[in-house]
Amino acid sequence: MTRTRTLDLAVIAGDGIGPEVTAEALRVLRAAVGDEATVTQTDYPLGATHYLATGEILGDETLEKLAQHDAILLGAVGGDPRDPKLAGGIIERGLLLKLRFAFDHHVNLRPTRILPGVTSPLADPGDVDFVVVREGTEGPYVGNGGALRVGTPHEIANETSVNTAFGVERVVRFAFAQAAARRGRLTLVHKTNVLVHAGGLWQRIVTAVAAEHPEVSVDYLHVDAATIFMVTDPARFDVIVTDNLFGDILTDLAAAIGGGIGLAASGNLNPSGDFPSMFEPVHGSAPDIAGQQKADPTAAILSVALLLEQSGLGEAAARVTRAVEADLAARGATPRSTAEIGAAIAEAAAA
Ligand SMILES: NC(=O)c1ccc[n+]([C@@H]2O[C@H](COP(=O)([O-])OP(=O)(O)OC[C@H]3O[C@@H](n4cnc5c(N)ncnc54)[C@H](O)[C@@H]3O)[C@@H](O)[C@H]2O)c1
Ligand SMILES: CC(C)[C@H](C(=O)O)[C@@H](O)C(=O)O
Ligand SMILES: [Mg+2]
Repeated sequence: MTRTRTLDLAVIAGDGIGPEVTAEALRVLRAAVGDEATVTQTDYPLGATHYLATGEILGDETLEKLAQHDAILLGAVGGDPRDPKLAGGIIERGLLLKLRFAFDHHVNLRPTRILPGVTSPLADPGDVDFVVVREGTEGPYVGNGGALRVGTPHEIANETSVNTAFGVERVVRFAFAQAAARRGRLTLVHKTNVLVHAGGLWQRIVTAVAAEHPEVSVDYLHVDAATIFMVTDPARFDVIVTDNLFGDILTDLAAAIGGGIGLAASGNLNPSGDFPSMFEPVHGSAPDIAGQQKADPTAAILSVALLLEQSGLGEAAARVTRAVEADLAARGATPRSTAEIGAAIAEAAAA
């Protein structure tokens, strides 16, 4: 077959288990793409380890280089939270969030399914298949705040959530389009009974956009109640749209009910294509199991499926998903190393 297209990847393997799971994700990606595209890869050695060794977090020059790629695959970044040199979320804010903000990743897409063979902590979860559309560039994540009288008994710490009509409307429109293409159900999750300014804006925009989508039924849940239903009746959800912080918390819960954080994938999307989208497992660098080949690479591999889908390589994406499903269905009690899982899935995904 002729290679009709190219896929130029930036890879940030990062810290902890990041390099271990990313190696397997790339192995699967290359196997699944086969001759359908020429894959090129540039590795960017960014993260806590790189920062401690060089002092670089993410310079403008590196950001400009990253912007030239078709897509970014990220493993995980972040070091030991007890290390004073990494205090203040210097890597999380200065690298991960900087990438999401600079590349306008306003849609953070996080799907959950309970696949056959996977043990959910829920006894009878039903047919669970939903996506969380988490806003990615606003909310309490913007770093809008400050502290007074730090370290005194009179300290005041502010962290102000920013919600713009522009930012909310574009992510809500994306979520409605997702719902229309799926089972036609959208749930707004917020806390409109307390966060009245932000909540009011989200609610009004959802109501306005709903008028353009009579085929989508709209529901609302306060975030605290949403955590109840995610455990007692997760099959009720199709598309959840929510703000940056609620989405962060809900998607770790979603990962847990979906069989574990080692299975949860995500895409930080720039739907306009002005900048590369970035794909990463929902999990972090897991310092507790790093370097031991104990990490499950499935979340990183499913993130590759999202990357391929969003890059127009839908058949390769489907091969990855099918290979993961087959691997999960066949998983026994015998533990396998990160590389063993990757190799098995790569073999099954080969084009
Ligand atoms: N996208 C990212 O890069 C990202 C996301 C979350 C956290 N972090 C950072 O990672 C570091 C550790 O954070 P944390 O401990 O809160 O969360 P974590 O997701 O790294 O780990 C939480 C728990 O899940 C387990 N776990 C995570 N991934 C796993 C996998 N693939 N297979 C098996 N078990 C897995 C870990 O061993 C740990 O017990 C921090 O520095 C944090 O800021 C980075
Ligand atoms: C590491 C952190 C900044 C990040 C977030 O809060 O978005 C992570 O928890 C995630 O879910 O991707
Ligand atoms: Mg998180």
